[in-house]
Amino acid sequence: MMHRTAKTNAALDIEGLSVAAWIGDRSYRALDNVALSVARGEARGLVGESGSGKSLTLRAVMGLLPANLRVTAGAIRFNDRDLLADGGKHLHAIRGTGIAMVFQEPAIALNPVMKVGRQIVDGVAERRGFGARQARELAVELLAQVGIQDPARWVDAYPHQLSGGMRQRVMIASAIASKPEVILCDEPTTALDVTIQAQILNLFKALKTDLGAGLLYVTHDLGVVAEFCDSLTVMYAGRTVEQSDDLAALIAAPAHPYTRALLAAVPRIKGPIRRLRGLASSAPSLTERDQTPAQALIPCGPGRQVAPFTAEDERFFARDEEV
Ligand SMILES: Nc1ncnc2c1ncn2[C@@H]1O[C@H](COP(=O)(O)OP(=O)(O)OP(=O)(O)O)[C@@H](O)[C@H]1O
Repeated sequence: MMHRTAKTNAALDIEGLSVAAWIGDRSYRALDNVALSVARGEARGLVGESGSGKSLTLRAVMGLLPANLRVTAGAIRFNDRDLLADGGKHLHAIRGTGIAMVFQEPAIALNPVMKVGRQIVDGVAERRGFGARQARELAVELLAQVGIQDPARWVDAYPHQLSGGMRQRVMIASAIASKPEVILCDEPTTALDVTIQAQILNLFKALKTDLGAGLLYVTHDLGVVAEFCDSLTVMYAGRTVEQSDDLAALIAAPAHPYTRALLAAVPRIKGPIRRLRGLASSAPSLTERDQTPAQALIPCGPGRQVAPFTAEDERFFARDEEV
């Protein structure tokens, strides 16, 4: 079997990443042989049903796995340096500076008792040796950059004084403060109403162009993917089952039966929603999955890979339950 080769221009490259989770004395594989890359200036969508491992993949990159989860195999390279190789020392150095993360719930991720301006520039001002005035000026500048009107007024506010959309902008300001090369976004617009979602998405588009950052963008919304992403990785049951550097090519001709089921669910409302629910409940149990050997992705075109699948998988994903 051919193995996937790392993209040469990738800023972030994840190869064969497996994560085990412990619940009591039982363990299972929560991520299984995950592989994906993000280049500078690329927006890669990361999709898959709930529980497929999207957030864990991002958390593993940031070294923020819950205490009962551990990386058991694989490499996470940032600019060709393995972040797992030195016990996390290099990761510690580049977390927030080289790679930053924007979480789904800014209300939880922000510190409620710290003024937003200070939160945005805390680390970066210290690294650059800024005094209080310079730090405040930088915070105001960053707030303006993420589209907060009258930033000098908001720099001294606390998170609870801001709307949900403003809080998400503050999170983004904090993520871009040190001009990271890669930004990991975990459903950053899910908690917001539709008009604010569109504004935040436009902000991400501008960041991609202006900063030249690579974005790994987790979403459930295939409309967002179609509008914003250049490339796409599809996860199912802890694995990357299909991906392409060319979003249009993948959408035009999905190779894996799960990707086909996912895309088929978009234009039709009846049926597929039920079907996707059915998939979640009848998917192989984690213990069963743990016994299956990890299988590498197979190249199936330029910049494109798919996981091997069987006729049984094909039948499983093709079921069309009546509503
Ligand atoms: N703290 C934990 N302890 C044990 N298992 C966990 C823990 N967190 C996640 N998992 C396991 O990892 C799997 C993947 O979780 P993850 O949060 O990455 O899914 P996701 O694709 O981001 O889902 P969603 O779209 O709902 O956010 C879960 O199904 C669960 O089995």
